Amino acid sequence: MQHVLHLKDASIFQGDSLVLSDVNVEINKGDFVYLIGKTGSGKSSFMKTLYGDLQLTKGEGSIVDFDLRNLKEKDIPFLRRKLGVVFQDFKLLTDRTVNENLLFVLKATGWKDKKEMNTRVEEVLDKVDMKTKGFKFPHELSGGEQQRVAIARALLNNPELILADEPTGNLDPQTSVEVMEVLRDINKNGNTILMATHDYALLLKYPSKTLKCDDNQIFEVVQRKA
Ligand SMILES: Nc1ncnc2c1ncn2[C@@H]1O[C@H](COP(=O)(O)OP(=O)(O)OP(=O)(O)O)[C@@H](O)[C@H]1O
Repeated sequence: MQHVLHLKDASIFQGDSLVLSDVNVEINKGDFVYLIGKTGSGKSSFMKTLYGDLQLTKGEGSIVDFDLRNLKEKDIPFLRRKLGVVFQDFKLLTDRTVNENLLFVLKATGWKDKKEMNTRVEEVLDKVDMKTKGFKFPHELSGGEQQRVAIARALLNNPELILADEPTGNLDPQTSVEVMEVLRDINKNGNTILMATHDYALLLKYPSKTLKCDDNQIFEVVQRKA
């Protein structure tokens, strides 16, 4: 099995306070993994550590071949290129269209050929069923459509791992299911996904490997079939 993420005896701190300790987590290529836990239990801190927003200061950690203990400021853009990150609040640029949002990311990550860039934008929009809406501004889209665009953006550079932090947190139940279907399709096509969520309804509907943050620890939850 090929690891895309491996943490061994890791501790995660916010300043001086310990958020998670003895973290031992492995995610393999092709997995779909949920991360659950109460507010304040450390899900976001865990995610931030993985995309280089929070330094790992204790234990071992590697993600898509980057060593989290020895991650330098200059490595972070390269790490982010191998990850696709999706947030609760979409984080689209409001002053430009969907196409321009995606082209902006391609440009920032070193793409040069205009034709190739346009083709890639079409491809990722197609994957989230938003191909006909590239000319729209974010405010002209529903929340679910904006999140699908954010997922398309995360896919642009063929990430080895997608980190989704509460991707359905701002969406109604029906729209959450639609966004979840998109994430599952992407997973079926080979993308590895780690998704932090509060949404137990989604977990029940789409059971998958689940990690839980509780009491400063992360452990795997064994799901029982009803
Ligand atoms: N920037 C920060 N500086 C100091 N402490 C922080 C910071 N961010 C979070 N914390 C603390 O770290 C702990 C874990 O918070 P974290 O945001 O990781 O939890 P969470 O499980 O993601 O919660 P939520 O579901 O509300 O996002 C909390 O006690 C929180 O107060």
